[in-house]
Amino acid sequence: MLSFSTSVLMIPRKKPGRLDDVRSNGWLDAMKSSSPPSKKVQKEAGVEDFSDDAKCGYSSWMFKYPSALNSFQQIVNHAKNKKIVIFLDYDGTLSPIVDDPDRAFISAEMRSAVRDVAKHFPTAIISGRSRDKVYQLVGLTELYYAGSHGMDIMLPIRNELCTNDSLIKSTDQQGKEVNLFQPAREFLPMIDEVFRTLVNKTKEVIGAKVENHKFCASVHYRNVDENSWPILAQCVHDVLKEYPRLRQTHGRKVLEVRPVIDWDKGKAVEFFLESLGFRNSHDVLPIYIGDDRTDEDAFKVLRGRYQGYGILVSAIPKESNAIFSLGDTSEVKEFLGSLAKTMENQEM
Ligand SMILES: O=P(O)(O)OC[C@H]1O[C@H](O[C@H]2O[C@H](CO)[C@@H](O)[C@H](O)[C@H]2O)[C@H](O)[C@@H](O)[C@@H]1O
Repeated sequence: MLSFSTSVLMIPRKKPGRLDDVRSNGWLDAMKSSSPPSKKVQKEAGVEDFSDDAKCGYSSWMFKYPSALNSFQQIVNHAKNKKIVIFLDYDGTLSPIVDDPDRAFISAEMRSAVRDVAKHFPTAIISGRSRDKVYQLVGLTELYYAGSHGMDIMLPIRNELCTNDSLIKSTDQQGKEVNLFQPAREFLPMIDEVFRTLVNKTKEVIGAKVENHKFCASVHYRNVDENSWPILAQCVHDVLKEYPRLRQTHGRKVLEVRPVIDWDKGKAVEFFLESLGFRNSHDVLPIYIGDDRTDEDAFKVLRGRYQGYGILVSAIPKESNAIFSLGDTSEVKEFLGSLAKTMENQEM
């Protein structure tokens, strides 16, 4: 039986009031550093002509987080006699970062690489988007899906899980009976309300976009002029003052608004592993691939279990709890393709 419970996070609140709140509380600095350029953008801008110091920094970073492609054989050797479970983030991992979140499509080749890997290993997508949206984008019925940063998990019905009262029976897109685990369910009306308030309060900020992800909401500033970032951040900050049970975290050029519960992508990974029967198993090798700050929670969990590998997708050096790295989504595709091919060869 699953043994998961959620608790409320204790987050110290600053006194409300001053207009320069977002400058003093570090939001603006976090916003500025929130999304490194992709390899392609760096190349176009000529940033790849690194200085000797930068080159040296990059090589020492690669030494700390070696390429999962170069370390592929080591990963495969370690996986011998173990059950691999694959966890994948969506944006920046399966689809490249683009200006319009509604146009972040997965390529046919990437979809087929994910499909191939899922033929051999249980594979779950854990996204900040709503579960319905990420399912619609990925479009593969054979995967497990968790939306809203892991706060909305869909699982097939298994008898041993049915006794848990935190699971809700529902049906999937094909009408099959499934279980849902939604630790932030009570926040549904609140997120809906805050979403509408955020849309209204940010409507004057050109380029701002608010998304409703059911158990969390996102305020995008990728297309907002940098001079207007303080105004946008202040809008979000002011709205959140009215919602002490919601908190704000940073993603790639996006402010994420979510419930103050102790649940994140790391907890979702543990939940999936337990649901799949690997609670205390030494024979499981979870591999989590992600690019964002929210994925760090999952990398931390794998490090803490001394089990499996976190793989950070990044073209530039950044500190991480991951073990390995991949440069961009095309390297993710190559890695998944190699895993599937290795399994096919072994099965022949
Ligand atoms: O956990 P993820 O699946 O990585 O989702 C995180 C956020 O991804 C999306 O935003 C990011 O990708 C957009 C499309 O490339 C980009 O325009 C945006 O700047 C990025 O932050 C999604 O729209 C967010 O709601 C997710 O929270």
